[in-house]
Order: sequence, then C-alpha cells, then structure tokens
Amino acid sequence: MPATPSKIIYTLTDEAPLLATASLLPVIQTFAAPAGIDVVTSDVSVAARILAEFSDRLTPEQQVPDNLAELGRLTQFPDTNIIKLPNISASVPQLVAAIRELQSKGYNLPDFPEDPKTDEDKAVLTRYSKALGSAVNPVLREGNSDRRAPAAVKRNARKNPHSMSKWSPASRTHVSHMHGGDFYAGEKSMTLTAARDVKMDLVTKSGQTLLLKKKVALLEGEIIDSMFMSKKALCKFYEDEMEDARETGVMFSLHVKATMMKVSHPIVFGHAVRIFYKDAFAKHGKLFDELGVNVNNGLSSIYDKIADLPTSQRDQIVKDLHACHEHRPELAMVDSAKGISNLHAPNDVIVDASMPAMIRLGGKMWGADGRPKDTKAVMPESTFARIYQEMINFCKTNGNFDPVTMGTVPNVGLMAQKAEEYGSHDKTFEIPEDGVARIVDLATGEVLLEQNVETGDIWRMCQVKDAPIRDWVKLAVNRARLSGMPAVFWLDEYRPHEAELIKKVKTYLKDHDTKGLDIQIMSQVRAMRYTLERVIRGKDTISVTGNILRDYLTDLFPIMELGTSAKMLSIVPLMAGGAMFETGAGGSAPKHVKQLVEENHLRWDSLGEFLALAVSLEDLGIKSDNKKAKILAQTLDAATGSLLDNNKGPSTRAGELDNRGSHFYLAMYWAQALAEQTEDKELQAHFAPLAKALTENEAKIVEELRVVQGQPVDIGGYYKPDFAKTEAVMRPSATFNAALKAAAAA
Ligand SMILES: NC(=O)C1=CN([C@@H]2O[C@H](COP(=O)(O)OP(=O)(O)OC[C@H]3O[C@@H](n4cnc5c(N)ncnc54)[C@H](OP(=O)(O)O)[C@@H]3O)[C@@H](O)[C@H]2O)C=CC1
Ligand SMILES: O=C(O)CCC(=O)C(=O)O
Ligand SMILES: [Mg+2]
Repeated sequence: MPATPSKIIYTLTDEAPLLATASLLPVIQTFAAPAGIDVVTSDVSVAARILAEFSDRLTPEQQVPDNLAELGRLTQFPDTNIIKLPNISASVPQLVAAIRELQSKGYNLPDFPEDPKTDEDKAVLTRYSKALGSAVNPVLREGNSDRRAPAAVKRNARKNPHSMSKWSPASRTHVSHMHGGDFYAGEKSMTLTAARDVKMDLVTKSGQTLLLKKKVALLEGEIIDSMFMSKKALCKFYEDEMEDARETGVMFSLHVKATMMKVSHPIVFGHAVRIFYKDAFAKHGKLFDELGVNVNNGLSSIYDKIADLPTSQRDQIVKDLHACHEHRPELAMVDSAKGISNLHAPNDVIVDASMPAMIRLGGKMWGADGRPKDTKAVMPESTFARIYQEMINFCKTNGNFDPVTMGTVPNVGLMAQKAEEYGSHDKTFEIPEDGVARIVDLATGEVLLEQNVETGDIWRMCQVKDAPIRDWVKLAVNRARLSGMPAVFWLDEYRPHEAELIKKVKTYLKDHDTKGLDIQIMSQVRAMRYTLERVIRGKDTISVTGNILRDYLTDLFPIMELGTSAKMLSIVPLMAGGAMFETGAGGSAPKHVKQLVEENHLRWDSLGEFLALAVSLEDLGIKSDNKKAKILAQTLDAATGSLLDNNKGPSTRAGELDNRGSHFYLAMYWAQALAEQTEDKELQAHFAPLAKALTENEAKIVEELRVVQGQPVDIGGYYKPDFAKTEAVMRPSATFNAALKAAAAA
C-alpha cells in the first residue's frame, strides 16, 4: 500500500447522475480502498450551493460548506483528482422550484426576488444569482478539454448501432440566423501587448457616463473582444422568421443556451416569446408588468403569475394567448401531450443537445399533434449557427449518418479560465440607453474598444488568456500525435476574435514538433464540410475549437456516432498539474428522474462515470506511483469492455436491466478481472471472494433488481432528495449489498 492515501473527489450533483451515484459510489469505494485510495464526495448540487450561500440563515445542523469554492481552490494543486458529474445549470424557474422545495423542508431561505424593488431584495437576488445558470463548470474548468469516444465504445456502437431516422432531400428543415446586427456582425477584437486594468462604461447620448463594470484585470497577451446584439435587429429577425415559417407552413423552433449564457440568452429567448405573443402583450402588457411577469423565463412565467387572478380574467388572458397562435406558425413542442412548447421555459431546449436530437431525427421536431415535422431551427447568433446548416445540407445530399461506418470526431476545446463567450456573463449588459459602449484603460483613460449601441442591445466583453491558448495548442498537438488523426482548428479568419487566435495558433504550433502531423486551420463551415466528407468515409478527424464549439460539437458528433454524448470520455488536464474527469458531455436528463419516480426504472447510462473513473485511477496511479491504482484502472477498462460486449447497459423500459443492474455487472466483471490478473497478488486475493459471490449470485441479484421495478417510488424530493430513501431505492438488492459489505470488511 502506498505511504500516503491518495484521494479522488467524486462530486454529488443533481437529478439522474445523483441517483446513479447512490448506487455506484459504494461500488467504487469498495474497489478503491484496497489500493489505499479514498473516494470522498463533494456536494455541488444546486440545493447545496443555495444552502452554502445562505448559511447565515440556517441552523448549525442545516449548514452546508461552500464546496464549490473549495473545489475551485483545489484545481490549483498538482495532486488534485476530481470526477465531475453533470449538474443542473439552473434557469430562474428551476432555481425558484429548488428554493421552494428547500423552504418546505424547513430551511429558512428568503423567496427568490423575481422583481426586486428594495435594496434588501437586490442583495438577496445577488446572492441567489451565484447559484444561477452554469455556475459549477466554469469554476472547475481550470484546464482545456479533451473529449473523445474511447475505442471500445466506438467499436460497440458500430456493433450495436442506435436508430437514426432517414433524411429526405426534400426536407424543409433549415437553420435561420441573423445576417446583421448580431454578435458576429459587430465584433471588435484585440490582443493586449501589456497587462492593463480596464473598465466597461457607457457614454449615453444625453452625455452621462454610466459605469457598467468597475474593473477587469487583463494580462499581457490576452485577447479581448467587444460585441453586441442589436435588439432592433433581433426583433425584426424574429418577426420575419415567424412570418416566413407561417407563410411557408413550416414549424418554428428556437434553440439557445440560456443555462450557460445565463445573462444574454434569457433576454434573446424573452424577445422571441414577446414577439410570438405580441397581440396578447399589446392587450395585457401593463397587467403583466404589474404582476411581475418576466418574459425571459418563458410563457411559464405568464401562467405562473396569472394563476391567482379571478377566473374570468385569467381565462380571458389564456384565450388571448391561444388566439395568437392563429397568426403564428406552429411551434415545436417539448411535451406535446402536456401542451408544453419550445417557448414555455428557457431551459427546456438547450442548443447543444436539441440540434443534434433534431438532426438525428431526420431533421424533425415534435409538433403539437405529437408528430415529427420539419422545422425552421432559429438560432439568432450566426457565429456558430452556420455549422448546423452545413450538416443539414450534407444530410440532405448524402442521407443520414450511419453509426456502423462513420468515422469519429474527437474534440480539443479551448476552455480554461473562462475562455471566450462562456466566461462573459459578468461582462454582459443589457444597454439601458443609446450611447457608446466602451472598454477603457483605467490608468490612462485610453479607449481600447468602443461600439455604438442602442437601448436594449446586449453588449459584452469576452476574454481569453494567453496561457490557456498555448496549453490548448499543446493539447491539440499531443492528441494528433497520440491518435494519428489529422487535427483541424475550426477558426474563421473573417471573425476578428478568431483572426487574433489564428495568429497565436500559428506562433505556438512552432513550439512543437509537428513533423508528420496533419494540422490545418479552416473556417467553421469549411471545417465541418471537410470533417463530414471524411466521416462518411469512416475517417477520423480531431476538431480543435473554441469554447462554444467545444460544447456544441461534443454533443453533435457523439449523438450521431453513439446515440448520446453520455458515452464520451471527457478529460480536463488542469493547467496547474491536477486533473478533472468530467462524465460524458451531456447533461442530467431530468426525464430520467421522472421515470424512476413513476416506475422505479433508471435509464441513466453510467458509462461516462465508468470511463472517467478508469482515467482518474490511471492518472492517480501515475502521479502517486501507485501500482495498485494502475491495475484497478486496467481491470476497470476490461470490465467496461465486457459490459459493452455483453450489452449490460441500462435499457429504457421498466422491468429490464437498468442503471443499478449495469452497476452490478460492472462490479462483477471488475472483480473477475482483478481475480484473474496475477500482477498484484494482494488485489487478486482480495477480490477473488467478491468475484465468486457476484458470479454465483448473478441471476439472484438481477432478479432482486428487477422485481422492484414497475411501481412508483418516493425519494423524498427532487432537488434535495432524502438520502436514506434514495439509498433504499437505488440499492434494492440485499445480496449485492451484502457481497460489497463483505468485500469492504475483508
Ligand atoms: N456538464 C454538465 O454539467 C452539463 C449539464 N447540463 C444540464 O443538464 C440538464 C439537461 O440538459 P439537456 O440539454 O436537456 O441535455 P441532456 O444531455 O441532459 O439530455 C439530452 C438527452 O440525452 C440523453 N442522455 C444524456 N445523458 C444520458 C445518460 N447518461 N444516459 C442516458 N441518456 C442520456 C437523454 O436522451 P434519451 O433518454 O432520449 O436517450 C436525454 O434526454 C440541464 O439542467 C443542463 O443545465 C447539460 C449539459 C452539460
Ligand atoms: O455548464 C453547463 O451548463 C453546460 C456545459 C455543457 O453543456 C458542456 O460542457 O458540454
Ligand atoms: Mg454540452
């Protein structure tokens, strides 16, 4: 056993991944302990983050430490090893629901001030805002990202291809984006030749200077951008596209990322709702304002706020909302059975997952009648929308992708230190008055970048530091070398920000031995075309991208290749030397919780967790020279391979093997692999009895896991499920539990 115990930090998050953890973590801890590895948990769920923020209002027993801040601190140490599961990036309606649940459980939390008037309200809002949107990932992502489908996973997908709907050349589905007035159109960018502190302000037409951001400290070599989206142009765009969809009889859908882009995209979403329902807003707008309707939270906000009105008044509003549909195109639905449309809530349709799902379905989304239909996929910001149109064009010409033959597209993503748009939330503003938006040097008063903006425009500054760019280039070269695949930097020389990046990429590539490597730089649209031409010929191509495309492409290609991004390996080598292993690239799939509660079947596939754990153990083995950890990693890989070969992943139907059953099989194959290896006799002897117990009791355990299914279960909450109840539901096999307990005690 190594002298110092090594530590893996396993995050507790939300929804399906949290439920899966209740079953998987005891397995992981049982296997890691004999190698001297402590697997400790860190709760970063939205509930825990809310409670940590309001510790001052809670009893000592209720208080929760600020785990996220602690994890953020740990990212700066070389021996840090974190396994990060997907977590909720909460929209306002989700945050409000989480707060209500916690209040009902006796936590003395203030209500969420949706319409803050007093200073006290504003202070509460500021505190809650820390738990809003994507709040976890940006803190932990102190490194760039390496996401790929491991060979065994890709092989398995080829052997057991998921369904892909056919694409018709006559499909009317297309992407609509702005052609002017969006962030792309008016971007300005520069690379700093020296460190500077800057402020962001607005010189209004009336001559006032409004300070928007007091100070941003910039480093030498950092690239900064200033860009804005014109409200007028956006609203005209929506009006035109809605009218076009209505006239041509194609469905309308909106695809944004309001969870991650938590300041800009709720506004972009809100304008679509207001315009779609403009007649109702014309009639009831004043009342909506009085009631505190926030259109950025979707149509659900209207329904929520009118709930307590007298019935006749409420019915009239609902009638007027419905009447709007007569002059508008059909809307894509999120849940056609319940009448929940694409404009209902900003977190229901999240672009990275929603566009691939549509493309996989032959370019269709669900209509109100529950039938799949062609759609106008509206993505206002043109910067990255064009890649989807390129893929759609490709599918119309070449038909749907074939998971059996298609190549793979791993990604190396520029992500570290809040790179680019995904780090811009605290520098994003809805402009209160016409004027000039400026980025100004605090010491000299020099105006670095400025833009003419109008009331309601969304203006933002993005940053990307030099060190992350160097690290990203290095990671790309490493991956190209190790995989033997060509690597393509998806960079558009006509976009000012990317023109700056291209200069750096060309410079930093010279720091590496690139002999024999195929490394190219292409605009996004060309890169997509080039990659797809290779994909259908079964050839693999690494995409090297900025932060947004990292997110989009690591759902897009995996969903085509593997049916879900949950099967991806997702590694973040932290720049300070530690490592974070994210599980999959997908989210927390809320509908999985619903199925568990209704029929006690959890369809969540933990393959991402298995893959992350193997690389985490391997990393720990190498860094702390822990041979046992290395053997655990190798045998876990073998176990995952057996699980895939024998099709022991979870099914989607109650009564069949689910998430818990797949954990049992992983444990059985892992114990068998350890019992079979001879490199480490201690581990062999330790795991032989467990392998025997699980192998002999396979049928019994699988049956114990099956019989509980088909009934509703209670886990005592959604955002903060009851620990004991969840454990009881997620660990129903007495035989499996006893075998693990015996192994842990041995
Ligand atoms: N890294 C992170 O922390 C991320 C968090 N999120 C968060 O997740 C939530 C939902 O986001 P959304 O965009 O809808 O995306 P999801 O990736 O959660 O869901 C899309 C669909 O992918 C499939 N899927 C995803 N993961 C798995 C899995 N492990 N096993 C089986 N199927 C899976 C499911 O489809 P089906 O069941 O039909 O096969 C699911 O409905 C939001 O709260 C969002 O903020 C989103 C992305 C990343
Ligand atoms: O942090 C988030 O909200 C989502 C992140 C995400 O989608 C991704 O990294 O793939
Ligand atoms: Mg994503």
